[in-house]
Amino acid sequence: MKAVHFGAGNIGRGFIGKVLHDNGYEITFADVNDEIIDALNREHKYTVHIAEENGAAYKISGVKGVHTAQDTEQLAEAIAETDIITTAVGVNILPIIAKTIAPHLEQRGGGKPLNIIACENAVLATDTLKAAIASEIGTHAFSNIGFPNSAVDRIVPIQKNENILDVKVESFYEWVIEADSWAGDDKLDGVNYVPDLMPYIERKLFTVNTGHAAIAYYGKTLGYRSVSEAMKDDEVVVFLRNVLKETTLYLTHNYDFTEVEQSEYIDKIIGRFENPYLSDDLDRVGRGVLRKLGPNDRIIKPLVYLHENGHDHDALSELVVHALKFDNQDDPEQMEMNQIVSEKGVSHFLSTHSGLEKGLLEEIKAKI
Ligand SMILES: NC(=O)c1ccc[n+]([C@@H]2O[C@H](COP(=O)([O-])OP(=O)(O)OC[C@H]3O[C@@H](n4cnc5c(N)ncnc54)[C@H](O)[C@@H]3O)[C@@H](O)[C@H]2O)c1
Ligand SMILES: O=P(O)(O)OC[C@@H](O)[C@@H](O)[C@H](O)[C@H](O)CO
Repeated sequence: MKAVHFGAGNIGRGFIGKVLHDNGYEITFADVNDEIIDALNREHKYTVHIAEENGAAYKISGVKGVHTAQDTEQLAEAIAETDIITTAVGVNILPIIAKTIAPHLEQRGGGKPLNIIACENAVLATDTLKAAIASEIGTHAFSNIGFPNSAVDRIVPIQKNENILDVKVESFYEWVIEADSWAGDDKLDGVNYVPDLMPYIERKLFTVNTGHAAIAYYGKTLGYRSVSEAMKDDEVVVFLRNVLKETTLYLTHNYDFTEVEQSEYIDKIIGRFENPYLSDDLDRVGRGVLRKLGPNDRIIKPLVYLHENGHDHDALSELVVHALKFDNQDDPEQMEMNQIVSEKGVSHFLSTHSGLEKGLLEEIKAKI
């Protein structure tokens, strides 16, 4: 069995690559990073280290690399033969990946089933990828291709290791895939197939990722650099719990999770954030501030729902204020947001970018 995975970064090598390898796939990693591609083609293997006391180390072999823009023939060949295509590149890059994949899908023809799965932190990211591919080539090449949406959860920080391919990850992982959109019978072990993905992706996004954003945006204002460092401050933990209390309202109102289930889920996640064997930079966790303040993302979507339905949303409003003040000079999205805010003001930014209405805007502005 063969796989093509776009994005040989942290989650690509540290999570998706490992699951595919454990299922017996030979993996072609497609990326734009020459250093990583060269290392993959030199070593054909790497190691995944589990970040815990006496953590295990797993050898991942049978891997190679192709450059998505330069190795067109090798990529065409890999896609022609592949059983699965996965991505972990960042949701904003999906339109670029769609342009890369589309012509090769046309050439591939019908044949054996193929599944294409976007593994990004966004609601229904595979649908986004599918629509972008369709706008390139239409849908005639889609017979026998499954486009299941998915939710992926494993914390993999940015890291520098002696071998650039090796990657340190937390022991926890969860990969949930929409069962009904899967093409063929060869399902993956180690993955949870569900009939309806929405409860899982929103629970993950509005707990793990909203929680992470709360730690990053508030923790940075208090001068912390990493998640585990910020988690030692009770003020951060209290703020985090207040934020997650509010997203719990959203999740228990919209889905079948009980408050007890959600509270257990939160406790487990807080334990993951406290992991002393992982050093996860607040700048990584908060990066992409424009995306994170988008109307369907981890902060604004639950906030707007709670406001519209007359529920507590003070902590999420405060989180917007911290996000507006986040200071990460390396994040181009931060620079863009700062420029819009300085030229046109906060109200303009939050109404045009985040889609906030006057009432909520006034509440947030009163907290700045
Ligand atoms: N790191 C985590 O804890 C984590 C967990 C779950 C989900 N995710 C999601 O996974 C995705 C990737 O995150 P990451 O942490 O691995 O980021 P990363 O920066 O480590 O990896 C992204 C990779 O994509 C590559 N890339 C960029 N443009 C490309 C292109 N046009 N073609 C091919 N490759 C390209 C980059 O070179 C890089 O190697 C994001 O959507 C993120 O939200 C991350
Ligand atoms: O990847 P982002 O930028 O959407 O979010 C940052 C982190 O919250 C995220 O990468 C988590 O580590 C991950 O989603 C855990 O599964």
